[in-house]
Amino acid sequence: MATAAAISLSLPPQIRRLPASIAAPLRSISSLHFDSLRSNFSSLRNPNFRVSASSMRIGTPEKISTASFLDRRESGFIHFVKYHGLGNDFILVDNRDSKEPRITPEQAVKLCDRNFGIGADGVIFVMPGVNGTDYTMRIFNSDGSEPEMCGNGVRCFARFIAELENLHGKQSFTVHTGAGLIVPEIQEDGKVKVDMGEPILKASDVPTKLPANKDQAVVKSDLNVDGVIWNVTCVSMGNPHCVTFGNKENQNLTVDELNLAAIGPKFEHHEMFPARTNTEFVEVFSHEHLKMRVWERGAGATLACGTGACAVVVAAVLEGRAGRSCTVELPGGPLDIEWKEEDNHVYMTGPAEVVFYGSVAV
Ligand SMILES: N[C@@H](CCC[C@H](N)C(=O)O)C(=O)O
Repeated sequence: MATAAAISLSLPPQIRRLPASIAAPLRSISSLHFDSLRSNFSSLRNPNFRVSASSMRIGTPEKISTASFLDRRESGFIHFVKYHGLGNDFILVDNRDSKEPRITPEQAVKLCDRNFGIGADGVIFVMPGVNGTDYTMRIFNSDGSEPEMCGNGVRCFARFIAELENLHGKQSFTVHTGAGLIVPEIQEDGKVKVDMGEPILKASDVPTKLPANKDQAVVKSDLNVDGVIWNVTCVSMGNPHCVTFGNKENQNLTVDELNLAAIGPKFEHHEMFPARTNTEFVEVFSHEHLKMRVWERGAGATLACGTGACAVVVAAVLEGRAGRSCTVELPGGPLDIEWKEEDNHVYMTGPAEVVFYGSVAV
């Protein structure tokens, strides 16, 4: 990986014209090489090009050359596209030519760094499919660990595929993940609906060491975190989630009041979660409307978590707090989640947007 001193940085004119508050942090991204962007930004045709999760648009590109940008294969460089799903942001890497990720977990940590790298919650690789699936998705968290699945990430993955390949009108494909088969479908409005499969509730499979109290599941159980007794329901969407609506002192959370940075890590590393855990803190507005904040395993506080939103609706149904179809409000925006009775699958619908294109020296 190139060091900060060895990097050249050239921002596209659109970014140079941005207000100082936005342009300055972008200029300080020291490990990027933006030479290709200078020539390519003006010719990108992606109508969703944005510099942040905000609605500010900084260019409506004209002639397309996205594909040629992504096709470039100079040695020593990896070309990437940064996407976000409700502010949960990822570096997407075209890895279709190899079964091994093109960057290591250690490199991923550096690339995800928000001061000395590109800045992201994770790095996602588009890889060849296995067992008859169209593609394989692998992901490294910003701490370099490898989770089984990522809900917001798989929506970004779907939009990235649509940029990389001529899908000939096909809007849905099969993706092999550590959580099994996942099926995203790009809708006409650009949002992505994902069949996230069945939730896993058996305690030992989540995994949690908390004793099962409802069938084989852990539902509204006591979890002692530094002397505070939280009521938790444990759900795996391929990756582990601990969902809480309150504790003994405060049965109904007001999630904006939580000091997430202080309590999140205590859940993540709690001895009851042998594979660590993602934790969702939830406020119930109605049977169809929930609000959550998340502390992610390996990434900390993020603006959204797709698998987390799915786990929240499953937990809310199990605890009798909500119906099977809910809007889940996250700091980065809303997700529509449905846990279908017919097939026991969870369906998630939400956006995925390009943030910027770049190249990085490795
Ligand atoms: N943000 C993701 C989840 C990413 C993986 C998670 N940090 C883990 O380690 O399980 C999502 O949208 O689902």
